Amino acid sequence: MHFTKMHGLGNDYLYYYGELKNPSSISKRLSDRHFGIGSDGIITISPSTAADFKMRIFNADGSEAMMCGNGIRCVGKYVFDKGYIDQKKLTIETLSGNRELTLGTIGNRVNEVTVNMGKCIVNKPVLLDTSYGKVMVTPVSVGNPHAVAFVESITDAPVDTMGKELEHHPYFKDGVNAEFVQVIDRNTIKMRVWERGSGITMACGTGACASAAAAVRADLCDKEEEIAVCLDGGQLKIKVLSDGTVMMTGPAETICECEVEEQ
Ligand SMILES: N[C@H](CCC[C@H](N)C(=O)O)C(=O)O
Repeated sequence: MHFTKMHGLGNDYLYYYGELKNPSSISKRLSDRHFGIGSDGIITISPSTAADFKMRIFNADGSEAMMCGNGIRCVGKYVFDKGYIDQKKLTIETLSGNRELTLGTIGNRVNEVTVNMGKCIVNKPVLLDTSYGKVMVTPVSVGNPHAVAFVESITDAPVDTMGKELEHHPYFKDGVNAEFVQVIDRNTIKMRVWERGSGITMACGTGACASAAAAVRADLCDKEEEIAVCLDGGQLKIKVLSDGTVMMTGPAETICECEVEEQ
């Protein structure tokens, strides 16, 4: 089986063109950073009758997610760089609906992608009982579920322990991606993430959109203005429009091609 390893700000996935018979078990096996290739999961790309291409994303634990922001930027790069398309505007079918991409290139290679991530649904903040006491989070849907917690200091946030606890909190019946956000100013936030099914990752595109949308709803950041979301792996540019639509711009990089033994 042939995979292409790519990443968006260090959020790395293995990309496969076609449908896999058992994507969940393959994702679990290959994501292992010692007994596999090592990644945050796998993403499959295939033809679509509803869009230019279709993508599916599987976390490192094998669970399937509805959407992946860093991943969809790499899908745009994959299909353009490998010559499946030559236009720079395309749509990708996901379990959360179709998403529109605009590709930025250097020469004949994609280096940056802007994605219309659709409307983020920002719910009222909730106070959750945790082993740390009561924790206020803002539930946000970006097609996949997020819990955004605003903190004084991102460096002190217990992302590994509290993130894991929030992922499995009974309030979130399907689990949740947990973001810890420190607001720097009205156009800059810092965010670290514990991802459902993958643990701490270097970046999370949907999580960055959820964090910016929650900050705008809390009147901590400005809508219709570019918000720099600073992550462990680098920076994403997010814009939250007045109608709730969220635009995301960020890099996409190819690391290597991999041939994998079938099991
Ligand atoms: N890393 C991805 C999010 C994966 C979401 C997945 N962990 C889930 O179960 O929803 C991103 O860049 O948006």
